Amino acid sequence: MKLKSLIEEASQCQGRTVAVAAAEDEEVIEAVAMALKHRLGRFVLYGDRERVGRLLKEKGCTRFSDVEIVHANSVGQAAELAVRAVHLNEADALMKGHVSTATLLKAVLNKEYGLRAGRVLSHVAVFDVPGADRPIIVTDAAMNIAPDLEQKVQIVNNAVSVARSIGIEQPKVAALAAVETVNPAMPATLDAAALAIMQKRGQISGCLLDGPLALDNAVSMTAAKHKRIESEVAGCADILLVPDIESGNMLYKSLVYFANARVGAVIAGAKAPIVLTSRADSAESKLYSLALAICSAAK
Ligand SMILES: CCCC(=O)SCCNC(=O)CCNC(=O)[C@H](O)C(C)(C)COP(=O)(O)OP(=O)(O)OC[C@H]1O[C@@H](n2cnc3c(N)ncnc32)[C@H](O)[C@@H]1OP(=O)(O)O
Repeated sequence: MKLKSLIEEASQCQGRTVAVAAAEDEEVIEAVAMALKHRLGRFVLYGDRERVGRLLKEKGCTRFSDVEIVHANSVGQAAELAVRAVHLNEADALMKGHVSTATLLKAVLNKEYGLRAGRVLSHVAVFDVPGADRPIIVTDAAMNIAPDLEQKVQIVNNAVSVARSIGIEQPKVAALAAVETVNPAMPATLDAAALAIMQKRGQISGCLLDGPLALDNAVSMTAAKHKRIESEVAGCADILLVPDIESGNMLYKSLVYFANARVGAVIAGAKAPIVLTSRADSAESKLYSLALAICSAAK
């Protein structure tokens, strides 16, 4: 499913509420305005009432009834209130506003009012890459810094459930490394090989997984054939599991800045999906992320 059709799909999911933490941000309100126009759901905006209200007015949102402001005295309080609302099932998804990623994630991980669900939380980004015939999912580019093997299993599980929520029933997962052969000097190749065996032995389900694969032979059939790799995943991967946050973040940003890819992303594995875009992301990208969150919350 292309990201544009995700907006249509999300608009069919009736009655979803999104809690926005520290909504006093022009790009965030722009995305909320677009979401309201597409009737994606109801938005509760936590933040400075005056500033949020002024931005809503500027973006022409005052005619919408599906938007409410809840005043917070500080960014930290806005994050806590928004997270609490999701914790209490008053909202179905959380969106990051003008608050640092670390502040919001710490609230999300809070034991008393946070959104832990006994799983690893991980970032899942869905890209429309110009020239690609399918969405490309990258994980984890933004949350887990250096995941171990067990965390990678859960990162795969989270990405598989997001893939399923957008209609990819049995996604093909490439566990990426710099090379497609096991090299004990490159720990990512060892984890990737272990993950491939785990999938074949049924310890990971709902997907096909192979690795180690280098990026070229994960996504290009020509490159895979050139290397004579016999695999159901090589050349046609849907999900790219990256070894760590640095490689993932650079892949993410390369796709956006060099390849003009469109992206929508969520944190999965929590009680509810979380939209965690960076300030540099466009309002359009934030809209796609909201649509992805609403679709994955609904399933
Ligand atoms: C791609 C575009 C967008 C971006 O570029 S975003 C920018 C890049 N991202 C970041 O800067 C965030 C990177 N991650 C982090 O900073 C940290 O890992 C993060 C998420 C803030 C957590 O840090 P800390 O609060 O220091 O966590 P900690 O390791 O001390 O653990 C505290 C408790 O939380 C738990 N935890 C941490 N990460 C988790 C996860 N992924 N899933 C589930 N639980 C998690 C951890 O187990 C610990 O629990 P407990 O207190 O021992 O029970």
